[in-house]
Amino acid sequence: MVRWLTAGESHGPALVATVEGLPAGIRLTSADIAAELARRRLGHGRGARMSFEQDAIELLGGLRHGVSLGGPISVVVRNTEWPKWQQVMAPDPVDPATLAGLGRNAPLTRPRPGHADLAGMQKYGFDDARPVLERASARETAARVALGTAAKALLRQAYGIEVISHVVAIGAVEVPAGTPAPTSLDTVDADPVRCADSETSARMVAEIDAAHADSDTLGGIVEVLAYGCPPGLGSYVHGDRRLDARLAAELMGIQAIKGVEFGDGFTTARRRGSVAHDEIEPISGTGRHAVPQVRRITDRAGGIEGGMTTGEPLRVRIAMKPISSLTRPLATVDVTTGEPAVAINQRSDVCAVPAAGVVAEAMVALVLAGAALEKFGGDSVEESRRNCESYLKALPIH
Ligand SMILES: Cc1cc2nc3c(=O)[nH]c(=O)nc-3n(C[C@H](O)[C@H](O)[C@H](O)COP(=O)(O)O)c2cc1C
Ligand SMILES: C=C(O[C@@H]1CC(C(=O)O)=C[C@@H](OP(=O)(O)O)[C@H]1O)C(=O)O
Repeated sequence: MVRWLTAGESHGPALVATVEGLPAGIRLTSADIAAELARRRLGHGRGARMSFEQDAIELLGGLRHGVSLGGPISVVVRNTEWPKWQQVMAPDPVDPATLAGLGRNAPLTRPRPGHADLAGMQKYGFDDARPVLERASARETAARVALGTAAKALLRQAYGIEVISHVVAIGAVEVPAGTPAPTSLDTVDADPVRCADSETSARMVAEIDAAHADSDTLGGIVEVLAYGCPPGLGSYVHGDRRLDARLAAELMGIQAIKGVEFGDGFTTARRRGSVAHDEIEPISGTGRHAVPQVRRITDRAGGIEGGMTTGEPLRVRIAMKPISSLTRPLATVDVTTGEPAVAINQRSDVCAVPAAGVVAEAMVALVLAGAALEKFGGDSVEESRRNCESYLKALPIH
């Protein structure tokens, strides 16, 4: 079983993250994790914090000389903003007189509609939104991306699976239907909004600039693709073992994600059955394992049937709502007076859809790593790779 946990606040000293259940023999370095974290900072529309804060990482356990040992992998991502916050966010008690003189420590009493502020204050009994937003913040996704790097390395090295993402909509600007999906990250990561279609990308950038000029924010849609999945990851035998259910839960767990769609999802619901499914045909000759090969003629299901991978590319989309911290703040209530007020004006991203794609890749990779290890077992990359190879060789139809 692959499981993981993160801890840490947005302006605390650091985020920490641990993943357990990955095998020995994964080649992984601090530089690999730093590269993924740098990708998460990409994207036109990110706020000022992205430009002056670095993700300072240190691997604490689970690796030796760039190879995983089979135990928990643990990583710390230091917040380089910490010196400015060390009293306000100190884990240990601080002299109240010192805190009283700090502007940064002023209670945040005007909760933002759309953020976790108000429900979080009510739930945990705070009269200040600071303790809520510190943990609700998507700063935490840096920790998940760090762990996802290990999962991606396993998927690539043991099974030849590659997980990528690209932005398909920002606000109302969408990639035209029928545009081929990218097969690598080369062009996507070079693009300012991580969009594979350069003409649409230019319009997305203009849309973000227009929202920024209007003191507004934007959401959008990201597509995640996993290439090279063998058939049979996940299962139909129980709802909670269905791979689409597991993926949806982790993708919905990303801050601001409000919808998940597999394959053609909602469009399929409007089709007749005769044009809703992916018909199967044999391919002449034999595949790499000298067994008869089949393929789906279309890609409507997104590579999942019955809660299992079909062997076709996995394709899932996530919908991100617009950022709720606006420089033109929304109406709220001041919780100290009960009077109408405008929401707190936190420094913020205008659009973080490109970054959400990198986070979504990490979550998909962690879920797929768990599903692949359940299917193939193995305490080392090599053992799991062999088991996968032998399963594929023995398939009557592949
Ligand atoms: C990569 C990323 C960056 C985000 N940046 C911001 C931000 O700068 N300001 C903000 O208000 N919300 C931001 N969010 C969204 C909030 O974290 C999120 O809306 C909040 O935690 C409430 O959760 P909910 O939207 O799922 O209800 C970001 C989300 C992601 C995934
Ligand atoms: C720090 C990150 O994202 C933050 C996510 C976030 C939120 O409310 O989710 C709010 C902003 O933080 P702040 O209010 O401190 O500027 C973002 O910058 C990050 O992604 O590393």
